[in-house]
Amino acid sequence: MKIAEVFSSLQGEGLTSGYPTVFIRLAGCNLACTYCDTPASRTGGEEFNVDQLVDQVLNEKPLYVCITGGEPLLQSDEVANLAERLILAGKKVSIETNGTIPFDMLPEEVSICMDVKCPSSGEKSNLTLLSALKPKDSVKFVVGTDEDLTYAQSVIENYSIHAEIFISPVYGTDYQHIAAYILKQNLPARLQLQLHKFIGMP
Ligand SMILES: C[S@@+](CC[C@H](N)C(=O)[O-])C[C@H]1O[C@@H](n2cnc3c(N)ncnc32)[C@H](O)[C@@H]1O
Ligand SMILES: Nc1nc2[nH]cc(C(=O)O)c2c(=O)[nH]1
Ligand code: SF4
Ligand SMILES: [Mg+2]
Repeated sequence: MKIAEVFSSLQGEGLTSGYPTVFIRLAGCNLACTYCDTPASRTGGEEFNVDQLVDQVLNEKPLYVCITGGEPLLQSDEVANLAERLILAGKKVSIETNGTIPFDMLPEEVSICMDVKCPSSGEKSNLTLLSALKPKDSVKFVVGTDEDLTYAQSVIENYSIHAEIFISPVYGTDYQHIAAYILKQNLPARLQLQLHKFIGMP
């Protein structure tokens, strides 16, 4: 597998935000979001096999493991195998994916966080994948503009989503403006900020 980095930090996003977590950041991405905060991981990477990665993760203490990238599902067969091995070892596994690749090959126990790319990203997710999400999963709209907010609201209103919904401002944008929109529109969504960036952790 092409790996960009493996590191432990506090989970900065989503359902397990704040918990100590081991991150496996896979290299390679099929998109080029305007705001991407890990452009270096979109290419390159070092080759590791699943056994090596499992050993490395089991050497770390955190119960939670977050498989991310780059776009991890570009290596979906290996990711499914890796996740299965980590679950069998007692880890709680989540995955961050950009909503362009089906995730039905993943073990049932994996908590999927599917991004829905909004207009300012310059990219688009496959909204038909939303129907495959379950209550253990989550959807994340990363928003930076009013157009992104109205797009997120239209997707929320027009698609049946059975997962937790997060609205996550692009880092450094007007958090109060976005918070006020969520409140005014009474969206069935949770505002999240990238916690790790505020405490200076990776
Ligand atoms: C780097 S991506 C990797 C996983 C996958 N490629 C995706 O986009 O969901 C991890 C998460 O960080 C978010 N993200 C990237 N850059 C960001 C930024 N500048 N501000 C806020 N969130 C950002 C992405 O939207 C995604 O939810
Ligand atoms: N601390 C921390 N939490 C995260 N949650 C999702 C991340 C990601 O880049 O996918 C991330 C990250 O890069 N760092
Ligand atoms: S899909 Fe994720 S990793 Fe790829 S460019 Fe967008 S934010 Fe970055
Ligand atoms: Mg990150």
